[in-house]
Amino acid sequence: SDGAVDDLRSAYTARPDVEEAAFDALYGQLLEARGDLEALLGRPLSRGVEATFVVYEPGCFYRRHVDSLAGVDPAGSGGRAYSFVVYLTGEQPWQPSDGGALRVFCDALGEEVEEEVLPAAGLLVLFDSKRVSHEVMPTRRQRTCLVGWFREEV
Ligand SMILES: O=C(O)CCC(=O)C(=O)O
Ligand SMILES: [Fe+2]
Repeated sequence: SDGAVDDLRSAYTARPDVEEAAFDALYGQLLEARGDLEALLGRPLSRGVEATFVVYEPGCFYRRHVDSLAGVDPAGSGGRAYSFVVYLTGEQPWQPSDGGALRVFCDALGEEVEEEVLPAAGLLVLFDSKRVSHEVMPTRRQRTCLVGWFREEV
């Protein structure tokens, strides 16, 4: 739904104006996180990183969803193993009144909320793509992030 505004998600993808060095640092942070995760899991993940910059303008949201479903299109979204989000929200601290919290549920279907994460510049959030449903509450402030997935080894 890139660029589209629909019932599920209103946000668009864009390549932000970041310096090459910052870009490299971000990529390094992702590879390090993947390495830590592989060590924790005791198994390798795919070498590739699938990622997209996403901008939520004020009023934008992303309703509750999971990023991947078992058995569905293993070459596409079904191959996603772990989701990551890195917030690129600038130096001014995010306030609860800015909205835009990432609400993480305990499981795919239940109502119980595990955690509400406020964006913070450079913060990386990592979760299981198939087990963890989540939603982005409507934001009142521009909210930019890099969203992506570490994929199953094929
Ligand atoms: O922006 C976020 O915090 C999460 C985004 C998300 O859930 C997604 O793009 O799949
Ligand atoms: Fe998601």
